[in-house]
Amino acid sequence: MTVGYELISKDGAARRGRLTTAHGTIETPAFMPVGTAATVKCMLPDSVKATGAEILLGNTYHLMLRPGAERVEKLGGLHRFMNWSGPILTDSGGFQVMSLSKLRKISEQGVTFQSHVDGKSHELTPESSMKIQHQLDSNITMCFDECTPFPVEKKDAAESMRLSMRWAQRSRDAFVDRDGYGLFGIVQGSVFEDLRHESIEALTKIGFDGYAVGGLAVGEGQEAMFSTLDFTTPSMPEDKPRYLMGVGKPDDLVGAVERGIDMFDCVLPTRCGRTGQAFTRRGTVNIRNARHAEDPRPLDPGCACPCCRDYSRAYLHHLFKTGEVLGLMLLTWHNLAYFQEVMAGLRSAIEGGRLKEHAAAFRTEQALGDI
Ligand SMILES: Nc1ccc2nc(N)nc(O)c2c1
Ligand SMILES: [Zn+2]
Repeated sequence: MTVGYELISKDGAARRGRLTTAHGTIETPAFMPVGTAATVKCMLPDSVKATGAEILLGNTYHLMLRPGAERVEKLGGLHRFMNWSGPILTDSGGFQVMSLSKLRKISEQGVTFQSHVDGKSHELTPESSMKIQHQLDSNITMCFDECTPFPVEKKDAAESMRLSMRWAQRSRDAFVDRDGYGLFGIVQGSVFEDLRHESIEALTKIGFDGYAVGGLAVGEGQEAMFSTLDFTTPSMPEDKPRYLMGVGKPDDLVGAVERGIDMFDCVLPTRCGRTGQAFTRRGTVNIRNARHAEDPRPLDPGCACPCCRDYSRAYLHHLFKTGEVLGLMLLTWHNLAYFQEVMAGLRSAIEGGRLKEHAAAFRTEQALGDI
């Protein structure tokens, strides 16, 4: 069996499941911390594990540029290289090429681009992306696709989606099947219902171990994202995991789980942890704000992470005002722990058939705002 998915229980459109890979299982709904350059920034792997995360995300684009997929392979693969023994999912590179590199050229063959690091030119195709993700020893490989930009004319969205579907077939053909390793297709079609359905049909005909919703979290806003999910997830295979790429804030996670999404990845908890923005059950807190300068209380008294357990807001404020690295570490740890707590709450609410009440209570508490 490649990557196995077990649907344990449902609550409306929401699902409680379990993914099994060669490097361990993942309880879903799940949030994947982003480990772009083979590290979850500011965190030791054991600390990431302590937050409750079971699976990490890596990036083909960054790792092919530095240190190179061949080198990671020679050193035993990404798990060994970064000392993460759990499952790893890697994105296929197309999205990052478009958002990071210079002088990109897209053709039927693939994309050519100049590295944002040293300006050297590179090519990514469905075949080379599959090879790189194999060299990294990724448990879940993502198809090579084009993330359709937003806003977009419908005819351009159709053209972009159809290119991604042809690349999905080539990705499937080039993927090396191994027990405990899987390949996920990526649904495109922007915010257009018929295009999303055409994409799902094309991907299910090819057959994948999971299906991602791509082309969202690209500036469309939460309302358009949720309405797109409303007509997309119900048509996705019920017996395979659904992964919403690049999402999101805590309330995005809750709303998307209510709409049938099982997996997420987002840079927010780690990136905001480094800029002093904390996510808490009562909304966000900017620890650099002067109001925290003498506040002896923890960031979130309801949180059991080391940041909230052992340090005051005043101390965190001091660390950020002085640019001390410990501040970045503590707030990153807290944010990741909070995101995992949101997911654990959703998993148990679905199991208990009380997701509606749980989501309502979540939103009420978020709206209270920090005191
Ligand atoms: N918002 C996002 C984030 C990552 C993505 N990665 C791929 N491969 N495709 C997309 O459409 C993405 C969208
Ligand atoms: Zn905390």
